Amino acid sequence: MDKIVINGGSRLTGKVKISAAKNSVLPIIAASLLCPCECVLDDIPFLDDVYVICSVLNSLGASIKIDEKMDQITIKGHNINSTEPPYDLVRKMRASFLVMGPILSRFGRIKISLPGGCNIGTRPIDLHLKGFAALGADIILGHGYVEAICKKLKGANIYLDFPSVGATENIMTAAVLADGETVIENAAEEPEIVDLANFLNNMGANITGAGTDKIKIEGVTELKGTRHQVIPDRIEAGTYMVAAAITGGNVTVENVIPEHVRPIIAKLQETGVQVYEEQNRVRVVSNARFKSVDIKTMPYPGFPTDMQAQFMALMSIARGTSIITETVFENRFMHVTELKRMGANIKIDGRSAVVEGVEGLTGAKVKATDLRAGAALVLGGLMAEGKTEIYDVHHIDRGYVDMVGKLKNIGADIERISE
Ligand SMILES: CC(=O)N[C@H]1[C@@H](OP(=O)(O)OP(=O)(O)OC[C@H]2O[C@@H](n3ccc(=O)[nH]c3=O)[C@H](O)[C@@H]2O)O[C@H](CO)[C@@H](O)[C@@H]1O
Ligand SMILES: C=C(OP(=O)(O)O)C(=O)O
Repeated sequence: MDKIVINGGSRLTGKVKISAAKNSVLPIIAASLLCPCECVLDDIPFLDDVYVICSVLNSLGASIKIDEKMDQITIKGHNINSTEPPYDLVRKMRASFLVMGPILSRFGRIKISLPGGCNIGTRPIDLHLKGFAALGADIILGHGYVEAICKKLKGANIYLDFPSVGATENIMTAAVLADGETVIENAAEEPEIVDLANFLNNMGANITGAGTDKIKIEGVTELKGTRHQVIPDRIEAGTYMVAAAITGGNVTVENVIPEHVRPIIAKLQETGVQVYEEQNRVRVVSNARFKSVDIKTMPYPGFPTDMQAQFMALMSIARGTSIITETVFENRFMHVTELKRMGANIKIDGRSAVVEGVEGLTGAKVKATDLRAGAALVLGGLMAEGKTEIYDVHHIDRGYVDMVGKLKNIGADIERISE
């Protein structure tokens, strides 16, 4: 088991390059199952989750070539011989469920274990299943599995009760090979949805409206292979922007699409931190004196839930009181207990956390309970007085490429230690 050890107090300066987006690459790898031809994906972030989704595809018979030197993955779905992804892989990662749309639409059936809840909430899949049912699939639930069967999916109008990212992606990938037109209303508008739609359109799909709340998919009879470069990870970028802010640093975050991090830029500016936007990068300059702001997580283009924990670390040492409201996941405050160990003053009141800024945090032994909770503890450790030891860092490996190396390069006193 590895741990991360940080001696806090270093001011971060320099440049950090952002990797491609986890939340884009996972659905895109899953969507490669839609055709028998070769799909080449460039600039792959080699995260634990990426290896898991590749193993899922592999278990179904897809051929996967991973080239870590070239940051490239080549997928060929010509030999698919199973429509039942194994339980042991699916339970490792919720995003495994994203193979459901492609497999169902191409092979007319899939049996997959229910993904279940995780540390941040119960995370049901009812919206995914309603979508598949509207497209004409029979859904059978039992013994912890969901089975979907259809002859040929048929286009339909689907209204999502909530703009779920995963449901929008799964319905989109199911609908591209369906007969006729599908319209998804109240669709998720996240940049990762647009990236997936661009990938699918390059394969020959006919999707319009991605990035708005109404997506139209005109079914096509077949798709072809393609080559695709995944968009930069806006959450990784936001995390390094907060790292610069919290340490009173001056950091240029490179390989960013500024429009994708606009809600993060706006909130940082509201705290008094300076943020300069350039074409593909964002510079964050902070004098470590910032004021509290209130935050409410919302679907894109609102403030991202995946940045809530990191902002809570920042607000822990801001001047004043901040109210942080989590509207997307019902249980995404696991980091509060750990930040409190470091001296933060936070009270949870239902779906809100009231954060009274303190003068500073103090190093402590803490554990990452989920991916972004782990990132928040790293951020806390960067500014805390003394030594912070973070355990259960496998959560962090799900979503950050070489976080320790990248932070070290911009001046952090941080090590990863194998125990
Ligand atoms: C791999 C990936 O891209 N993960 C992201 C994706 O997760 P994911 O796609 O799982 O998130 P969703 O947008 O689906 O979930 C948002 C909310 O909708 C609820 N819901 C969802 C589906 C459903 O069928 N029924 C239902 O009630 C969820 O429980 C949650 O409360 O979007 C989240 C919200 O931006 C991000 O935090 C995750 O990082
Ligand atoms: C919640 C997250 O991811 P996932 O949906 O893969 O659990 C995240 O990236 O913060």
